[in-house]
Amino acid sequence: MTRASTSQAPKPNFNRYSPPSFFPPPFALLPLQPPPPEKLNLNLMPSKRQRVSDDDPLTRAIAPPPNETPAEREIRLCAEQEAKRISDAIDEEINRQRIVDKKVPKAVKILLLGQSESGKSTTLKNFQLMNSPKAFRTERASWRAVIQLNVVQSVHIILELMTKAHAYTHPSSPSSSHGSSGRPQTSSSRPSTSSGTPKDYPPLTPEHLKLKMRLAPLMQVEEALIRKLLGPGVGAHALAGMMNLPYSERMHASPKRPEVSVNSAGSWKGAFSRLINGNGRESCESSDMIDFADPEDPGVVLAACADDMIRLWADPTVKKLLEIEKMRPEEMAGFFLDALDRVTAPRYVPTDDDILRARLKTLGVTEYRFTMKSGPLGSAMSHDWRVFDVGGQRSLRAAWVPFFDDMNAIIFLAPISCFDQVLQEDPSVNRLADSVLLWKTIVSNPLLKKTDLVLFLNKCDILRAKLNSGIRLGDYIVSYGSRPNDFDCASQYLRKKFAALMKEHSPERPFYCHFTSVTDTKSTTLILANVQDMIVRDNLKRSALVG
Ligand SMILES: Nc1nc2c(ncn2[C@@H]2O[C@H](COP(=O)(O)OP(=O)(O)OP(=O)(O)O)[C@@H](O)[C@H]2O)c(=O)[nH]1
Ligand SMILES: [Mg+2]
Repeated sequence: MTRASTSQAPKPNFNRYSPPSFFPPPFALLPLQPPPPEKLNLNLMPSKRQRVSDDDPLTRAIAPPPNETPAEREIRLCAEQEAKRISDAIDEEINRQRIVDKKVPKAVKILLLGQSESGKSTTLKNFQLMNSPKAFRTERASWRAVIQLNVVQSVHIILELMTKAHAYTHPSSPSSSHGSSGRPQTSSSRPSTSSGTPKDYPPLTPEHLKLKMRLAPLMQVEEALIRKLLGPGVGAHALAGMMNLPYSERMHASPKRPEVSVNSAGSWKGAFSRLINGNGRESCESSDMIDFADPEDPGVVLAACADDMIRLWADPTVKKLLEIEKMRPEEMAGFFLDALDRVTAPRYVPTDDDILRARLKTLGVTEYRFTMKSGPLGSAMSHDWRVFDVGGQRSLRAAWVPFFDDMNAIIFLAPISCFDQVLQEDPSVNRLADSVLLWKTIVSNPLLKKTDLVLFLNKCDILRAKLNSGIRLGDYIVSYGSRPNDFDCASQYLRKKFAALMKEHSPERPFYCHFTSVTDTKSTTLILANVQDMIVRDNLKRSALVG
């Protein structure tokens, strides 16, 4: 195209439609400098190139009308100028927005993953406690109800065990045909041994049977709490399923055992506040909202049964039965039997630690948002954070995938204390083996290639206690062999196993790993702050590479 033709033909305004800068517009290929004089075509005859250009339908479409008058030309040029002014203004706005977007970055998103009971919701509670302690504490009334349910269910597990023992030691006794507190048991549900040796069961005394009877009112408390948790729509069948179970199914995590769970998107917390106080004052501390004088408050029955529950938990026969059955309630989720005098006190209000120890299974997805006034490392990009908590049971894991392509980081929780436990949903699968396999799936998932992965080897407090009590890791993990059965050796061994999977399936990624006990808020706060710093640092690095 000659310079003459360039200056005469009105230039189409591509600006408005120019694609983003990483796709250069076609005219960017034109030389920025004028061509050297010897290459200028001063010929009046149109060149071959010009002819091609004139034949071009676009050039023809935007060319001025052949017999344009000077007045028409004036109007046309004015219109073109106006169009260009508008287009430039739009460009300017787009660029301004781009700069603003760069300054106010997207929220940083963290997804919590891991098998059921690995500690995801407990980690979320730590985030809440760190960033919105006031809001966290207004939920105390709701958590009080969950803790009461945890207490009642632990007691029922023991009562069921006593029923089982009594059925063996007194096969013809009428009381042996009933479950704890009058719960009916069919002959077919007559207990079978899972791990114990029933012939060694110590006999129950009449005092034990009286104790059982006195604890019968706890049945109603359990039912009332479950009903309230699950909401008004809970059917009698579902309720019966959660309550009328032989103890072994509760304790040994039978697939038939439906644990009380809530869809986190639901408003169970609100339901409990209303149950307890009914005054709807949402803004004040929920400890103020608990109507301790309400005769319907489950705390009334719990307080009345407190001494008997304490007696039950301290009873040597009960301890012996638990030992024979290899049952360790203290390692169970939602264990409060060591704090009965406190949590059954008439004016009990849960502490932060109690709330972290409370167990309520997650069904749906919980999103927690918070804003940090000054981000880690003084970075502006960390102002808005979102943490997602999902259900970890096998049947719920398919719901994780839609989150994968949009996360900055995943915190994967692997409870390393559970080497001697099986999955609740599939008793043929060892929990530690399930965690290892899940970790392998996550590290090798192509959708997560650019996502930071942080491994929490969790429940270290329980692992330490288990090993100290003489339970041998080598009895469950053959490759551990005869290494020392202490915490340092065991935890390092397991860390290496997880690290090796990362190295094998995603060698380019750094291995971020922490030993955690997420029920310990002090240490967890430090670790989470550290993780947040790491995520911000990695994101800054990435955006520097992209920019
Ligand atoms: N002692 C101890 N208990 C823990 C630890 N982490 C979690 N727990 C307890 O284990 C139970 C289960 O923890 P959750 O956070 O509810 O588990 P989750 O991963 O959310 O489980 P799902 O909702 O079923 O997927 C709760 O009672 C916690 O208090 C830990 O490090 N040490
Ligand atoms: Mg959960």
